[in-house]
Amino acid sequence: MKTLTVNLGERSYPIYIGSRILESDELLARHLTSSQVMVITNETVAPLYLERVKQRLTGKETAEVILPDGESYKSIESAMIIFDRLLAGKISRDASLIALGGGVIGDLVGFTAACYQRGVPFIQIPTTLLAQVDSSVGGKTAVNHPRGKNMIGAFYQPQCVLADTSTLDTLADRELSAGLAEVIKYGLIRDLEFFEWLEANLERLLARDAEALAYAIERSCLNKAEVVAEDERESGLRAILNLGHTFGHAIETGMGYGTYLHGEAVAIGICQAADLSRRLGWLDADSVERIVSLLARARLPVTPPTDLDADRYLDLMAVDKKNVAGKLRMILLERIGRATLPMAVDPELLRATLNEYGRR
Ligand SMILES: NC(=O)c1ccc[n+]([C@@H]2O[C@H](COP(=O)([O-])OP(=O)(O)OC[C@H]3O[C@@H](n4cnc5c(N)ncnc54)[C@H](O)[C@@H]3O)[C@@H](O)[C@H]2O)c1
Ligand SMILES: O=C(O)C(=O)C[C@@H](O)[C@H](O)[C@H](O)COP(=O)(O)O
Ligand SMILES: [Zn+2]
Repeated sequence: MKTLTVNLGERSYPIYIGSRILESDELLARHLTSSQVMVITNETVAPLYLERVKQRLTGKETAEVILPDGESYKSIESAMIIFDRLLAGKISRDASLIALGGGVIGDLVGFTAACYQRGVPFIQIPTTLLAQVDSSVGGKTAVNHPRGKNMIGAFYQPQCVLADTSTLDTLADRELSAGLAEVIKYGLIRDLEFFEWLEANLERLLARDAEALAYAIERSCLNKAEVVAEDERESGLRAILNLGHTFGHAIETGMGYGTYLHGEAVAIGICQAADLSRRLGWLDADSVERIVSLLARARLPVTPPTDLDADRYLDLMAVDKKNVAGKLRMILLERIGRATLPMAVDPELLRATLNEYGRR
C-alpha cells in the first residue's frame, strides 16, 4: 500500500492506495471517530462492495442509503433524500458519512456532508478509476443544476481517501477509458514525463495491468495533491485541473447529464482546448495530433457532438465557474506538460475552434 498526503494544515489527510485495502479493519477504523456511520452508495456498487465495507464497521451504529445509478442523480433531490435519512435516523453531528462509489457518489456525499448540521466528517472510498485519480481528492463537492455542472457545491475535504485498486476489476471498459481522460490531463497540464510514460504504457493500462494502473493512480494523485495543497480553493493555480472542462461541462449539460460520461466530455474538451492553443500559436500541429491520438488510443471520443453548435456551446459556457465579470476564461496549453492559468480568449479564435475543430 502507498500513502500520499494532501497537505492542508489542519485539514490534511491521507490517500491510501493499494489492492484489497478494503479488507483491512484498521485503516477505516483509524478515521472513524464516532459510533454512528452512514454509508451512501448506489444500486450498482452496493451488491459488489457494500458488505465488504460493512464488515469493517462492526460495533458501529450503521445506516446505509442506496441511490439509483447515474449522473442525473448527482442532484439536490438526492441530497434531500440523504438529509431526510440522516434526520429520520437521528444521526448527530459527530457521525461520519462514507461515500462508496464513483465520482457521482463522492461529489454528492461530500456536498451532503458539508451541509448536514453545517458539516460532518466524511470518508471517500472511490471505486472507479476516475474517482481514484481525481474526484475523491481535493475537496470539490457539488451537485449539478439543470443549467450547469457542479453549480451548487462547497469546498469540503474528506478525512481520508481509501482507494482499493482491486475494485477496478469490476469496472466497465468504457468507465476505465473515462478515467484515463483525467489521467492524461495531469500529463498535459504539468507532467511531461508522465505524458510520455502514458504514450508508452497506454495498452498496459487498457489491459488493466495492475502495476501500471497502480503507478498511474499514484502519479495522478500526487499531481493533484500538490496542486490542491498550493491552492485549495482555486484562487489561481488549481484552475489548471480544469483543462478541457469549459468545453466538457458544456457538452455534459447541453447533451443531458449522462449522455456523455464526464471523462468522455473532458476528452473532447481537451482536444478543443488543444486546437485553440494551436490557433494562438502555442502548440504546433504535431503536438495537437499527439494529444488527440493518445486520447483516441484510450478509446475516448475526440470530436464534439454534432447537436451542439457554436452558439449553444457559448451559451452553456457563459456560466462556467472560472468566468470573471461575466467574461469567459479558459485553461489552455502553452505546450505539452504546461498549462496556462485561466485566461480570456479571443472570441473569434474560440468561435473558429467551435466551428471547425472536428466538424466536417
Ligand atoms: N470533485 C472533483 O474534483 C471531480 C473530479 C472529476 C470528476 N468529478 C465528477 O465525478 C463524476 C464522474 O465520476 P465517475 O466517472 O466515477 O462516474 P460514476 O460515479 O457515475 O461511476 C461510473 C459508473 O461506474 C459504476 N461503478 C462504480 N464503481 C464501480 C466498480 N468498482 N465496478 C463496477 N461499476 C462501478 C457506477 O455505478 C457508474 O455506473 C462526475 O459527476 C464529475 O463531475 C468530480
Ligand atoms: O479538482 C479540481 O479542481 C478540478 O477541476 C478537477 C476536475 O476534474 C473536476 O471535474 C471538477 O469537478 C471540476 O470542477 P468545477 O469547478 O469546474 O466544477
Ligand atoms: Zn473532471
